Amino acid sequence: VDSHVSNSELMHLLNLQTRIAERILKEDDEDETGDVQISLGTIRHQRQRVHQICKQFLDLLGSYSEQTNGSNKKEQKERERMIEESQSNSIRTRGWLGLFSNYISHPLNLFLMFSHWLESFPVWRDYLISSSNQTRRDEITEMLELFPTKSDLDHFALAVIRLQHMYDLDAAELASGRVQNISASRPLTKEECFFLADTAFQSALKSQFVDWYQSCEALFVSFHVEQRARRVDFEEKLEKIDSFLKSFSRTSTNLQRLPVKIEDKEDEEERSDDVNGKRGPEEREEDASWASVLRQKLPINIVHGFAHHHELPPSGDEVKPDWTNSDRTLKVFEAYKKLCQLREGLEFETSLVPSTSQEVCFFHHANGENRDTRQIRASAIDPYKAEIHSTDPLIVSFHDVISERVMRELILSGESRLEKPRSFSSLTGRVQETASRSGKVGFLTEGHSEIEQIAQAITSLDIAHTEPIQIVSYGVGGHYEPHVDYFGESLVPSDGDRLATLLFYLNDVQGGGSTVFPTLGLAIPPRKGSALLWYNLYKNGQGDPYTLHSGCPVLLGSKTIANIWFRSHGQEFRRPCALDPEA
Ligand SMILES: O=C(O)CCC(=O)C(=O)O
Ligand SMILES: [Fe+2]
Repeated sequence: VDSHVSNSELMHLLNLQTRIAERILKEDDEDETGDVQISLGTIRHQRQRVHQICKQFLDLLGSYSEQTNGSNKKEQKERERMIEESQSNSIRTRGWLGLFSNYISHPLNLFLMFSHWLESFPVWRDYLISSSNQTRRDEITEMLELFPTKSDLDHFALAVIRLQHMYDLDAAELASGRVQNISASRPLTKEECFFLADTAFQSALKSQFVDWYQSCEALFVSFHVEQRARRVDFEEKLEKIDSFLKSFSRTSTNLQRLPVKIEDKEDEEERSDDVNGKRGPEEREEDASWASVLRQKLPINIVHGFAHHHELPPSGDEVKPDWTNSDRTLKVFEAYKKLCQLREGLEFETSLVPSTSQEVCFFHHANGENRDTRQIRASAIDPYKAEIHSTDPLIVSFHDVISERVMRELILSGESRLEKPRSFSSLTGRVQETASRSGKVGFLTEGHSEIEQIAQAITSLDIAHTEPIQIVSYGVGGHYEPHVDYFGESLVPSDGDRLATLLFYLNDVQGGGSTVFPTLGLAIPPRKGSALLWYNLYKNGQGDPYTLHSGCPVLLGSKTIANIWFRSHGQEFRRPCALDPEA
């Protein structure tokens, strides 16, 4: 069987394996400095997958070397040498502590890594399967299940496009492998470049699409046939985007239904040819469900509205901005984007910001003056450094409130429970996965007494009336689009609505990842050990739509937070808290 494996083919396999191994960390990589950022959920998940793949690869190679006994001596020796070298490489690379987490903190690397795999592996897969016996074939088939698929690649490509869109990144810069002057493992190939152009196309992101195409063209050394074909393709797609955008703005009164996958919708083109734009009631009906179906599979919900579709206060409210319904979501999205960019040092001027936001720092003594001394001793970090961002609604940061050890414990206990997030969709009336957020979430059903104590101390609210602590872990590109945390009148559960949100930042994020309040013009950069508190409800218990907020996409690194939601029932005598000037 093995005489079919030529040395050069084996070499290729070994190279591939070595490259995979290079991406691998040893299993338990929590270092002594207490920085557990590198072992966060999504990251760990990817790494474990890579690790498993690599291990199986090594086993496979080992058995190849056994099987070659008896074949040509010289060839046999050469193979053994290569396998040995590859294994020692892999052991060495496993020792490169932090390498893998560092590697995937760059938004381009995962895309590049998966792209490489998808390109190189099929040749080997077919070969291995055709040249093996049944047992080996079963093993290989099992192994193949772990291997990256096209949807992995789509996922990471989309993350790149989302970042490009949100942070106005330059495609040429990205094509050279750089984000904020930090280089990925290599520049993009021409094919990868066009892949990203197509991803932008499918999300109807016209300017990103054009930007990519022009950058991709620069990768052709000279004008030749392929380039000409690409040009034609580009122009056709550009036309599709244009006609789609035109038909879209004609058929929709607001922009909530913007981007779609263009390619899948042949009939969409027919519709756009309907110059008169006349529609019977039936067609409208169809149009609406068509839009809702597309919204489900929408990769980037550019302006798709809020998680619960709450209306902002009616116009005429003099303190608050006065937006007409039709461009409200667009404006919110623009503010969201600009606020996210603040952290990256980009200039920001907005007329959306009401003058209520202010920043004041002071020391906040937990539980006012009435605390008893035992409690003070129990809490070494009292008084807390507080920073008021807004008084209406009340939004406050508390700095350095949580210790390294507690952060580590929270991250570790969250890790094993992380799942894809699901939110309530007012479109379907169900709790479901959604494109409006990415990352992973997990609930700590057994609680954590230390963080609960801290939470109670800084909020003066009753920790007995909270939801289980929620851990959220975002990798690069991970985000949460504008939404409100409260359920709202029609959906209030029996234990009351979400009175207050307390959000702990469990690690420092290299780039992006701010928590922003688009209608307040407020951006809070993530800061390890800090907590952000805000009240979601007016004093009459109704939801305050100005608490609309989002988690900006992580540009570099990763972001893990812990959320505690205080329910309104049981807090009757505790709110307003000591920070409220009207208390
Ligand atoms: O990630 C963030 O900064 C915000 C998270 C958030 O809003 C939520 O989990 O409800
Ligand atoms: Fe939220």
